[in-house]
Amino acid sequence: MSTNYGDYQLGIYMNGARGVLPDLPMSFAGMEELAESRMDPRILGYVAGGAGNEHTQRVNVAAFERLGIMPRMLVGAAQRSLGIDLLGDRLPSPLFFAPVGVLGAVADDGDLATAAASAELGIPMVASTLSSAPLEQVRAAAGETPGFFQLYPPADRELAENLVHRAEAAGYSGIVITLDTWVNGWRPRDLSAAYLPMLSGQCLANYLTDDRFRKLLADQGSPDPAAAVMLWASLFGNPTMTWEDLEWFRSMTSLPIILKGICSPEDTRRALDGGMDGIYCSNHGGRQANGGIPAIDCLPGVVEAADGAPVLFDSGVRSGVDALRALALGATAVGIGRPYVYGLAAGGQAGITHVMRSLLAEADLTMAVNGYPDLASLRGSLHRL
Ligand SMILES: Cc1cc2nc3c(=O)[nH]c(=O)nc-3n(C[C@H](O)[C@H](O)[C@H](O)COP(=O)(O)O)c2cc1C
Ligand SMILES: O=C(O)C(=O)c1ccccc1
Repeated sequence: MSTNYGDYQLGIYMNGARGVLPDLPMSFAGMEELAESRMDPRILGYVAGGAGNEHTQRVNVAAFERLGIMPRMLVGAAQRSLGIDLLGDRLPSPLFFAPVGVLGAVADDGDLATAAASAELGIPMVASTLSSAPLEQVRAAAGETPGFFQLYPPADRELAENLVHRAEAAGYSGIVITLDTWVNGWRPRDLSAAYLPMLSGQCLANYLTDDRFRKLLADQGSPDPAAAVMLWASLFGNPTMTWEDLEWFRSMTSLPIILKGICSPEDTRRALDGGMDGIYCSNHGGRQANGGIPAIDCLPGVVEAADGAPVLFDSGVRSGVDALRALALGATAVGIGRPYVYGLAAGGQAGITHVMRSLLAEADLTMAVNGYPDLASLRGSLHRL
């Protein structure tokens, strides 16, 4: 694929000149609406919903609108580079697929469709622990594009270590450990539907294919699907984890480790002092705790405390301009969450690639208009409105 991402725009206009209109929406709102019409209501509630009255989720998005990019003229930004270096990999763009645990419930083979889009676009996927295809298959479907494995560290250490070692053997470039979901947040939409996909046995492929999990299941004496779900529920959360466990994380793998769910400068320093390789600034899209701080407002403090270490960011990115705003604040790479899930629901793999290409085209064209030839030049370009 060309990395002149803005060319996606020209292709659409050229099609229009032949009377062919885009078959998928061109805006986040349009894609969300189409996805809503095509999704099972319970899955939709799970994907779209968040914690409490979803205030944090809304301000995550709204906070971006307070950040304006200063236009600079006559810079000669005829060619733009959106490429980045991330933990040893050179990537053509600064976007990545944030880990999403219900892709297989959104569409058949949703995890594999996302991995195939990752292969097609060269955009890394952070593969969730909670997938419908085992992590080895997800990795294989992503082809040459590097990717990360997201770990929800289970309470059973041997199971956690197995998952990490499987990810190493499968060829992932690093491990993202999510820290903000050792308990499920208070989610009124899911509670009203009394629905959590994993409790219906969905997205547990990594557990069901794991020797340690299978042994624990067999030891219980009744290895039926209901027992597997109960065992998963008993192991999923790891409430006793503390900063002391960074040593254990570090001992599990020589792959880079990135901690997801960090919002404060103090936690950033502590993670890096404890030998972690990167920080993933995120509030889980407002799904876990309401009454929070817009994630984008936490980013500058995290970037400063990271002192040059890679900082991944997600939560509320809805456009290519939002991605530029996060990059201008110092993010190394920007995670896309709900927008690609809606692309998957609306149009499968083609829906995902359309969403990602649209985001990249908007980012590229906005850099062209505003006179920023590369991502480094964006630093310091923001004005608070
Ligand atoms: C349906 C859904 C499932 C998710 N599952 C996971 C997961 O398995 N692991 C994880 O670390 N984060 C998970 N997340 C959080 C995302 O990685 C990301 O932080 C969030 O979607 C960012 O917010 P945004 O989509 O509003 O931009 C999930 C998010 C959604 C919407
Ligand atoms: O829905 C989520 O965002 C998520 O990551 C999760 C994972 C396990 C249990 C509950 C929520």
